[in-house]
Amino acid sequence: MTFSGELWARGGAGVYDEIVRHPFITGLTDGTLDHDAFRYFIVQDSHYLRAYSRALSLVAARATDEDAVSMFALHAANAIAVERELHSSLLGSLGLTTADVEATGSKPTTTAYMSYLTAVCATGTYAEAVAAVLPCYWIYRDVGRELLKRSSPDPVYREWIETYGSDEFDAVVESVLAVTDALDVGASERERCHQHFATTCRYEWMFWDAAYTKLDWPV
Ligand SMILES: Cc1ncc(CO)c(N)n1
Repeated sequence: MTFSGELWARGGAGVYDEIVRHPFITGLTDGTLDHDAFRYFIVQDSHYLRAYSRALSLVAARATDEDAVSMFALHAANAIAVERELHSSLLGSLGLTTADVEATGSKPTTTAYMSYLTAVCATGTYAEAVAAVLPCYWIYRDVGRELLKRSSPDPVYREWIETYGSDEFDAVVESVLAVTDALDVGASERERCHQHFATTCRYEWMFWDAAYTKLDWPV
């Protein structure tokens, strides 16, 4: 089995099944998700993408071949571009501005997920860093494609779905999977990769759940 296949089988598949049946995800296509939950999500995702971009820059810096350096550096730049383009368009449709993003700040799950990604990418090995960022790509691609099949009555949700369900995003994810499968990973490092992959998959579920329940700081 490929390394990515192993990671998915142990830490991804079970969580992914929970994600596609989560009411936030099913609500995007059956019209039951209220815009407030989606506003929460987009605002938090704006914070998330800034940290994600920096995490990808760290992965780029430690990549061992120049194609991978160039790929992760490009994805780091694209994460900022998505935050500026997709998000400003979605924020506008939802009646929000970037000032609202700043005023809201980052909520507990966003903060925890960003901190975890940053820590692994800063202090783990190159393979550990790749394993930690991989679910962000992979889960969004699979969710995007699944939702594209189901379609949505809401034009705001459709815009989001079309971005992640697109062939362009699929090509991005396939290139990261190829890099993952070419990694030379030692035995103990492999276990740590499994842990990081499983943890960030869980954070992906928690990120949607936090938007659905509008989780806030308790004090
Ligand atoms: C939380 C989260 N994970 C992954 C992606 C995909 O880039 C995103 N935009 N947000």
